Amino acid sequence: MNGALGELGAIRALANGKVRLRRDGEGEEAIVVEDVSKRFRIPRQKKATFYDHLLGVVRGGSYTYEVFSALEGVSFSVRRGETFGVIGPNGCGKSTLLKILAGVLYPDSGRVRIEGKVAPFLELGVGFHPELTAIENIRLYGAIMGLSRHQIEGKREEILEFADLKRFESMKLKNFSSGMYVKLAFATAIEADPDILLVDEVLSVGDEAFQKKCAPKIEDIRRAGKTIVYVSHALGSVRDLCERCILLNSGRIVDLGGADWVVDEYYKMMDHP
Ligand SMILES: Nc1ncnc2c1ncn2[C@@H]1O[C@H](COP(=O)(O)OP(=O)(O)OP(=O)(O)O)[C@@H](O)[C@H]1O
Repeated sequence: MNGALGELGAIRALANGKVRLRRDGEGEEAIVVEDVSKRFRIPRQKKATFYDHLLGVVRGGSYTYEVFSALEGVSFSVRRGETFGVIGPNGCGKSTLLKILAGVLYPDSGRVRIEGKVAPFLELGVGFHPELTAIENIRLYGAIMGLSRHQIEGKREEILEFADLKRFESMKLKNFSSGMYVKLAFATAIEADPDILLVDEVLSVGDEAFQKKCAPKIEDIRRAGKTIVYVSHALGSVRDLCERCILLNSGRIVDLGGADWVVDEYYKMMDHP
């Protein structure tokens, strides 16, 4: 177990609780991303109308696609309990990466290993359904996250209160404004007691009062030793919250390191594109 301690020393350390045995599925790393690439196919021709579209098919499928590489050879790992930032200019692949971590998108190549329960909190509100009411969505999300019916009912009021949506608990999600939607999604995600929280830029959609409530909540989650992957253009909050981060540009990692340093490198990149 530990060469330097010797066998007896190692057993003593274990007995004294100074070292912990590693159980299956329990490692230093919560997330390991290895050489991940993701490509999208973008149609070359624009079909203005359905008729144009049909004509294209009848004439022998004039369909050609351009392959666009959204992520290329991306590798990094996030330690258990770490708050890890993902920054970079618009369209550099941040959300695509988060969707891959959430299991919403699959990479074309490479591997992703996640250890723990992931609560995605993305722009799409993964795990939410527009035809269901707020309460039904809370139950659905809770069930997806493996909470019992009893646990979900216990958290229901807290979620609605934090999101300030008690009055709208029986309204279908499709009638929610985007801000209301984000509030419900965030409140539900954090109450689902995740090991890993994926936070995309979406928080900025909530009003100022809600954003003020969210920042300390994220800090609480961080202090509780949870792993957070935080995608943001708000570089000040990335510096404050994250220990390390990656800078993406055109789908590739250009810098990986301490958050302060990587944010500085991003500023330099913006000054000299
Ligand atoms: N489903 C898709 N089909 C085709 N292209 C896509 C798809 N999803 C994303 N892309 C493209 O992949 C690239 C990366 O998009 P992504 O949303 O990951 O960027 P981002 O870094 O999150 O951008 P932003 O900061 O603007 O939110 C973009 O050029 C985008 O147009």
